[in-house]
Amino acid sequence: MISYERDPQQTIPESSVKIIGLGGAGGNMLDRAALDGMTGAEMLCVNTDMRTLASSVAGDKIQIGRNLTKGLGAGGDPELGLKAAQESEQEIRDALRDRKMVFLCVGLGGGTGSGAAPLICRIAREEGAFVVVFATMPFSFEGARRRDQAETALNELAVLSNALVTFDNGRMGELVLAKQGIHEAFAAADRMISESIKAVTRLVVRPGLINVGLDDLMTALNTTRSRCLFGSGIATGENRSQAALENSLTSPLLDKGSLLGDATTVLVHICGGESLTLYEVELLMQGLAKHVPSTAHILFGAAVDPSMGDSLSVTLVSALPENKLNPESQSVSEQKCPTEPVSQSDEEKAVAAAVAAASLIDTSEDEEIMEPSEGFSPAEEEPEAEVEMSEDPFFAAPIKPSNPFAEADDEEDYDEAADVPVIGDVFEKEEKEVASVEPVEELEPVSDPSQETEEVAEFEALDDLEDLNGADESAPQDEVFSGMEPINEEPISQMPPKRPGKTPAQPELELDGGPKGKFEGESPNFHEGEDLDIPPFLRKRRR
Ligand SMILES: Nc1nc2c(ncn2[C@@H]2O[C@H](COP(=O)(O)OP(=O)(O)OP(=O)(O)O)[C@@H](O)[C@H]2O)c(=O)[nH]1
Repeated sequence: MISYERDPQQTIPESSVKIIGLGGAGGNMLDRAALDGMTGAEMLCVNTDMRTLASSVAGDKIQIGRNLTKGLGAGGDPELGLKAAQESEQEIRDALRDRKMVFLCVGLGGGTGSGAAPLICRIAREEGAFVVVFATMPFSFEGARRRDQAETALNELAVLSNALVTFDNGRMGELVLAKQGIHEAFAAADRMISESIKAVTRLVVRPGLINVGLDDLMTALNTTRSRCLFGSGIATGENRSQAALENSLTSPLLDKGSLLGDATTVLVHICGGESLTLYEVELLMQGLAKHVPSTAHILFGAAVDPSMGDSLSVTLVSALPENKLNPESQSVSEQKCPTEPVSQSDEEKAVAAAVAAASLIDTSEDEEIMEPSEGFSPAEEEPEAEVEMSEDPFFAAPIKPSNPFAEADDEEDYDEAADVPVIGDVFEKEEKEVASVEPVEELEPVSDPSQETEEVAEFEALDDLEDLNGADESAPQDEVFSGMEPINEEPISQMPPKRPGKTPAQPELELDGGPKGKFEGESPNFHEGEDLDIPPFLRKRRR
């Protein structure tokens, strides 16, 4: 039996949340969040580079190390980045005073971000904020120096922050088309990070029917030696609750939800417009039950927000102890996946019928954890429901070793949700329209590693990545990276699994009406002695 807590929690006022974009990459992430309509938090851009700072849309800006770098960047040197932050420490402290929650967005590997992030994190903690760091790690082809600098900073942040959410750049390739350039990959990462910041802010800021508080978030994120799992999805239309759940799970960055199979605590937050129904919440929770252990501690929150309109969003936050992490699970081609997709129509029908019968379902039979399946193909998991978007983030990182999971002693029975018959205005609105939808972006790998190595020299030549700092999605792509194509352009995740042994013979295509199919009886169409109306495979066989 899955059970979850419904105790009201303390949320925090909007003015207490600050989002910091640090360095060139952090500034771009922040701009993306602002352009995506991020509300509920103040935005602060921090950089050594005056030119980049000037172009930021953030309301507050701090130029660090004015005397030291004279308005230029830190040139890829973290020591310079640190000294710049030290020079401007008082200004940073003043900007973070009395903030309850700080999100620090940074791209690690360069000078400003890697050098200044640990100090800014420490200042925010000293000022009493709960600090969540969203950090990207450099691409492998950016070279060992940047990787080392990033890892040093990451280790410091793991100790200093409350929660550290890292974005594996290697996985960014799965978010953009093979022929797209590096700017597209960064833009895709920025969109995902923006999406996750919005979702977490929504969790703790927006008052809900069933609130999720900072303490819940900490419980979900903080555990000894663990990695943070994060997913969010949004959908509209008839099956929006299942589709939103699938969106949050089916992202390649969430390993198809398989990593949730070992989670001990999962925070779930559902948000919808006034038409959000208990029925939808019920369906979504039942779908989720297939991906988490029956013993998992589910922290549940729900909010009705009229601005959501017909959309329903779900946010999943969890932490997975490192000893449960299989390094192989980081490899897209060897993911563990549920054998049964959430969207399986029989399952949906069964659940819908049961809910329609107005009896709350004991989910115990549905709680088995899906076994990993080597033969899984994401194509099979494509939701039948029309969905609005699929930018679902997954992040993984070590978390500061504190606050072990809370015990689930005071859990309430899931079935008690039956006491709350309606969320919003439920059954009157059952004549649901299939809302207009946007197509799901096609995911393809960005590059082939062997080709990436050929790009290294050219990428290094960019050194301080000045071009990237000013990355504009509409700008022409950098020639250097536009040639990064995999040998096989088929998405890795859609490739059939390799299986040992002989491939079974393929049945022969039958043509109606004889070897020429529908052209049978027509006057022959000869070219160099061959009748082109006969399919090539038959022509070859005849030779
Ligand atoms: N997500 C994202 N990552 C980026 C972007 N630009 C660069 N990066 C990554 O972030 C790392 C650090 O780059 P920047 O943020 O430009 O560097 P910086 O911290 O400002 O440091 P300096 O340029 O040396 O002052 C790079 O090595 C890239 O891996 C971007 O626009 N978005």
